[in-house]
Amino acid sequence: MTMFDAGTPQGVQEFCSQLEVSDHQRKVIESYSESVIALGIEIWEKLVASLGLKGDYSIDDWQIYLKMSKYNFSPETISSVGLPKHTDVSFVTLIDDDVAALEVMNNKSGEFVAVDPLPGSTVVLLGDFGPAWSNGKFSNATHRVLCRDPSPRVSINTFLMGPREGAVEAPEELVDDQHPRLYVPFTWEYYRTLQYASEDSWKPALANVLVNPSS
Ligand SMILES: O=C(O)CCC(=O)C(=O)O
Ligand SMILES: [Fe+2]
Repeated sequence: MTMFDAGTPQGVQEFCSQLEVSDHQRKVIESYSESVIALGIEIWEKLVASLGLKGDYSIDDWQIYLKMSKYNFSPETISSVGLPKHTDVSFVTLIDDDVAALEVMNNKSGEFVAVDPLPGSTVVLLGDFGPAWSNGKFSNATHRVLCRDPSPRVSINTFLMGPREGAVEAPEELVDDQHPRLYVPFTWEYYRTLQYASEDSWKPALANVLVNPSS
């Protein structure tokens, strides 16, 4: 597994230098990072528009991580868990993969639904900052990786994390007497620390950032 800061040209360069990639590979990584971030921005703008928001919610200053994972799936690993059920520490996650294994939970039934790779398409999931920032209007997507196909699998996850410096905080436009603020403002780094420090690090830490934990 390798992870790097894809939001700045320096982050991409450092990653390429560390891995000593060829010029061609460097170009592929640069071009992939640029396109996936452009797609992420487009999706973010659609999410903001879907809430009817008027303010400026540009994500130019956001932290963005890109993670590449290889799963050594084989006939011996069929039905084994590649990654346990979880939600992401992110606003939005974009996933490109090459072998069927990703499953997303239907929040109503609790059943997992296979989300198999489709050439030319990218999977988009909302992480824990979706519900926090939208004041409960968006849901986070519970997902897992399960070996269903006995072939080695590569997946690339791009995590739009949130403002590099500022807080993840529902805008005033989404808070009123009928819709009181549900989550305290937090930075993505604070939330990530909370998530990994918790007893079950696969369970969302959202319950620990509620304004009113008893409700
Ligand atoms: O490999 C995948 O498709 C998903 C990985 C994932 O859910 C994660 O890294 O958070
Ligand atoms: Fe995930």
